[in-house]
Amino acid sequence: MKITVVGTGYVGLVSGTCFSELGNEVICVDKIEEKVNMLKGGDIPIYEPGLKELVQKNQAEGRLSFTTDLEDAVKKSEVVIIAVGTPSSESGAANMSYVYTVAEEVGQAIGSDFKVVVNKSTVPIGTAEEVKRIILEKNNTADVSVCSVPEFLREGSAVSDTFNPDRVIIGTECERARKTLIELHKPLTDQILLTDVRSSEMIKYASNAFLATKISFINEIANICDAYGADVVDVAKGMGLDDRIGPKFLQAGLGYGGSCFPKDTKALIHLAEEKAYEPQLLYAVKDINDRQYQRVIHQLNGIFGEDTKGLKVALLGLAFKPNTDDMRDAPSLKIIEEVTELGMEVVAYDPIAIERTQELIGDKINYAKNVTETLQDADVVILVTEWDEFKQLSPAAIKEQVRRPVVIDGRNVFDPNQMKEAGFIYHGVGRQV
Ligand SMILES: NC(=O)C1=CN([C@@H]2O[C@H](COP(=O)(O)OP(=O)(O)OC[C@H]3O[C@@H](n4cnc5c(N)ncnc54)[C@H](O)[C@@H]3O)[C@@H](O)[C@H]2O)C=CC1
Ligand SMILES: O=C(O)[C@H]1O[C@H](OP(=O)(O)OP(=O)(O)OC[C@H]2O[C@@H](n3ccc(=O)[nH]c3=O)[C@H](O)[C@@H]2O)[C@H](O)[C@@H](O)[C@@H]1O
Repeated sequence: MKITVVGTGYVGLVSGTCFSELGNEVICVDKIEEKVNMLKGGDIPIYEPGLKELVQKNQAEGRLSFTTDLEDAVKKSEVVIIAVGTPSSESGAANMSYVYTVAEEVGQAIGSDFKVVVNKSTVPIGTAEEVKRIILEKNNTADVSVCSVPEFLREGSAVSDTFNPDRVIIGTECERARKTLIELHKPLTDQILLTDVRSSEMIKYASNAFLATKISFINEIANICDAYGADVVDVAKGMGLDDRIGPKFLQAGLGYGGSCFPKDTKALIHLAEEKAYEPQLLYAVKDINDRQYQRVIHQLNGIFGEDTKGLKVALLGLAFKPNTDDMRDAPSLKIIEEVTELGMEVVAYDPIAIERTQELIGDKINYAKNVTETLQDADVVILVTEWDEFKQLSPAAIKEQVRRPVVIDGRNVFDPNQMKEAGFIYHGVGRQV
């Protein structure tokens, strides 16, 4: 099959490469020339395990190419996949300008042969209809079906998620398009749900909002555990043994970050409010998340009193989660903002996200080259991202470097008892020492 993928972010690049690996001819389009040149040269603009090798292999085998020329790519393709960003606008609604610009450009290029246009970006309910309207406004002879096939990959495991999806959702009202999209996705899974376009668009928002709800739920339970001397890790384990609940997404921490949960919960809230419905559960999910990082500040105040000025903070981890260099809505940024405002000095380390952080906040903090350098003479260690490298640290190794044995473990990585035995003041999230 001949496919154009518009947008070479996580979703466009990973899904385009995956469809190419399955034997399709894929042209990936991006408007940023620098990005396209980088990709043509076999380099990738994001950190994603396994992706670079796959891009290079498919390029070498001649099925995967990169261009800025959307018109030419669309003309050559039967399927056009839209995978551009839908970031939050100030109101919380999804900013649809990138998707609609692509719709206009596709409309100008589409000609009269039948084409399937697929929304893979996470978009408000009703978007496929609007994209079709825009395309037809540009070319009223276009023979086009606009469908919804939402993406469920996670950063850091995007390649394996794409090759082994739990399910593929195909939202379409057109039989011809349905056949084409089933054929395209069949090699990936038997678990294909066929539905109408609006339900498909909603499935994506509902799935992300549900996962965000699980996280805010366990964070709320952790905060109550703190007050009553229960241990949230055991609580989550005990809950997860019930098949109906399941063990996943019950890790208490500093709240969800990243490019999707924060923006998608806000967008769903906005969609509900637009129809005069007040989504009380989603308000609470967002509210708990907005506040969760502040527990670090309360713990600092609890340990050091109001006298935090000049304290040296060793910050372990910057990325919003391990195995990515993505800093979008990372809890580390909010923590840095507050602790520097309180006059503390921050030395931070992350295995791969330092460059991205520097682009965002420059020299507001100091950056270390490794863990040992980060810990040196620290008054307090704050663990923000649960990289494997940090999990392997022993209390003795930390104690050797720091000035004061104080650890605030924002991801419950360390064993509280070991920490206590080693003489640390230790605070996890909903954990008892
Ligand atoms: N990042 C993730 O893990 C996931 C993202 N999604 C959704 O997928 C969508 C894309 O997300 P990301 O890949 O993270 O986006 P991104 O923002 O990283 O990349 C989007 C790309 O589209 C390009 N672009 C924008 N307008 C264009 C145009 N007119 N022509 C050509 N290229 C254009 C940009 O230059 C950029 O390279 C969003 O709606 C997101 O919510 C869904 C599942 C997972
Ligand atoms: O729509 C999207 O973009 C994607 O959003 C998430 O993927 P991602 O943001 O890459 O990362 P997750 O692994 O889901 O983690 C999100 C955030 O939740 C936090 N989290 C996750 C799980 C948990 O138990 N506790 C917890 O605090 C992580 O630390 C991270 O900050 C979803 O998992 C994907 O299915 C979805 O496709």
